[in-house]
Amino acid sequence: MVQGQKAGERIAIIGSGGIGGYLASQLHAAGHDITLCVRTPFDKLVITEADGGSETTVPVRIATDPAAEKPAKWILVTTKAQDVPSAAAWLEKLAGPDSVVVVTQNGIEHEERVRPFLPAETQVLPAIMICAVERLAPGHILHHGHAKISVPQGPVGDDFAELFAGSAFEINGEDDFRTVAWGKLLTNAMANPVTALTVRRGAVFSDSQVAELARSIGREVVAVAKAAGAKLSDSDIEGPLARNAKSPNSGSSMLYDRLAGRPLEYAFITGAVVEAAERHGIDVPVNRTILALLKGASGYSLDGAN
Ligand SMILES: NC(=O)C1=CN([C@@H]2O[C@H](COP(=O)(O)OP(=O)(O)OC[C@H]3O[C@@H](n4cnc5c(N)ncnc54)[C@H](OP(=O)(O)O)[C@@H]3O)[C@@H](O)[C@H]2O)C=CC1
Ligand SMILES: CC(C)(CO)C(=O)C(=O)O
Repeated sequence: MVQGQKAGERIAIIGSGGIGGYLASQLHAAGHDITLCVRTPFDKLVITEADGGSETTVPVRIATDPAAEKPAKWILVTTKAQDVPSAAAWLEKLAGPDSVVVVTQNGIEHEERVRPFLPAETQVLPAIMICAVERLAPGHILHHGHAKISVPQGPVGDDFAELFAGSAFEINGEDDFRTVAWGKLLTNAMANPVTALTVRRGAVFSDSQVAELARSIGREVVAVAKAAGAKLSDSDIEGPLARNAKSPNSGSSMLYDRLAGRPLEYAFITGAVVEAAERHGIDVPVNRTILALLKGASGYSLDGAN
């Protein structure tokens, strides 16, 4: 095991799905002491690599009772964005004045989601994940590919990057984090709803009409992103579309929730675009339509009984 300069840090990860489980495995590989704060308990954390099929069991501590926890230096919030309020009891016990809370979720406005649950002195670091992972069962994560994280440039981001020395993750400190976050939202606003609503993986983007619908979504997101100060243009739409089509077996976090009948993260993906569009006086009819469909589908199983 190669250890980073900061090996041995105590890190608490709230949420043990695709992102939480994979981050736990890589931070463990970097030599840290990991506590996974879970909602649904399980016996062991197992990571399967889609490329090659290797399977690794990761020895992490699994915590189920917030009341039993002490403050941690690093706290990674890896729940779906709408589940942050339900994690308040974890944040209350884990976050102290010296803690850094890293919000590793999709969307924008990461700090606003956690700030109401934290002491004023606690620092918050937003993190954009380029990492495709799927929770197959509690504690069993399939890594489809990619391991990159973008954070705002600065000393806290540098400290965070050091944690990952010796892991598979590449951490980038961004001087224009707003553009990076909107760029990821552009990807998500196209990929997540289309896969969740069609109940298909990346292969669905090889259909030219589906790809054209995704472009219509994307053009609206770019218009809103520009009004919000992000440096995106319509030329940024084709890259993510092509990557989706080239990963026919990789889905999206929203598709996996749809398959399992769980609530969808629509308010923080398409909803975030529609809200920002309203603030800037931009009409986004395609995204408004998609938002209504996602709301209707959210939390319903596919067995036709509801
Ligand atoms: N999957 C992916 O490829 C990517 C996902 N993202 C983003 O990362 C975030 C996480 O996504 P993902 O990992 O896929 O989501 P998952 O649904 O796989 O995992 C979320 C986890 O959070 C847990 N959780 C929810 N509420 C609580 C709580 N109160 N206390 C403790 N645990 C809780 C869930 O528990 P339970 O097991 O009980 O459901 C689940 O294990 C999202 O914002 C997503 O958009 C970003 C890039 C890629
Ligand atoms: C990019 C993508 C679609 C896969 O990593 C993602 O961010 C998600 O599944 O939410």
